[in-house]
Amino acid sequence: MIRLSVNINKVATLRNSRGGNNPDLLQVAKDCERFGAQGITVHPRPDERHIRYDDVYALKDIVTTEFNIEGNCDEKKFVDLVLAVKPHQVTLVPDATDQLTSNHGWDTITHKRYLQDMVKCFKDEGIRVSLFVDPLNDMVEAAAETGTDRIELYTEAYASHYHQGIELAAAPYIQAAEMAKKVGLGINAGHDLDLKNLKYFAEHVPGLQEVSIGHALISDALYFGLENTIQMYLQRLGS
Ligand SMILES: CC(=O)[C@@H](O)[C@H](O)COP(=O)(O)O
Ligand SMILES: NCC(=O)COP(=O)(O)O
Repeated sequence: MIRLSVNINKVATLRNSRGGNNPDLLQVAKDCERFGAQGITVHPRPDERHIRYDDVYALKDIVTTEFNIEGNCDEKKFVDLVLAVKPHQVTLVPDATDQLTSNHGWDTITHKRYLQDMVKCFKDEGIRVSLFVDPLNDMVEAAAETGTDRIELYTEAYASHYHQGIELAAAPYIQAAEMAKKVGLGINAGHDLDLKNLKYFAEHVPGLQEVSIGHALISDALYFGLENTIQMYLQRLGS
């Protein structure tokens, strides 16, 4: 089974635009789970423009499925947050502080030593670690040497090339997943996955365990409603 973790950043963005509590982020998280999501993902950023640090503490008390916190471990505040909340999984993403959205994976060769320390810091507390990486064999191989449990394949390139040729767009991901399996890593994926591109990815990337999806899923919910939308994504994943 490939798990669907719903990224609720965009729900927080909408709430923050008016300063109140509409939509109610915690209720949306509960409803995503009630509608079939197998996990909740958040990606707090230093400017707290969407998920706020206090949201993450509040979510800890109500998420009953898998809780995945994404972010940059260069930020002490992020590391402290994760260690305090102890989610099931932390996904380390090498974002700049002012980045609009994530746009690249780790260079696991250059930053291997640093990542080894960070991975250990979270694993020592019983938190599963995933590293956000581009679908490149040498990056996947070096990721394994950091001690991480999983990688998250950055799927923006797949999503943006999908229309030009699905097989070509998926090929690097299939290769990277095969490498991950060879070196003993679990496989997650995310970024710009949507109702159109998800099925092929899920069917062809071997060993895929989890996808985290936010932007497209929340946008689709405007048209189809949250419950229908989650069911549609689960269906693409073969559930
Ligand atoms: C790591 C990743 O690809 C996602 O977490 C993405 O960065 C979502 O964050 P935003 O919702 O801030 O774009
Ligand atoms: N890790 C990817 C994620 O959480 C959601 O990315 P997107 O679907 O908002 O592009």
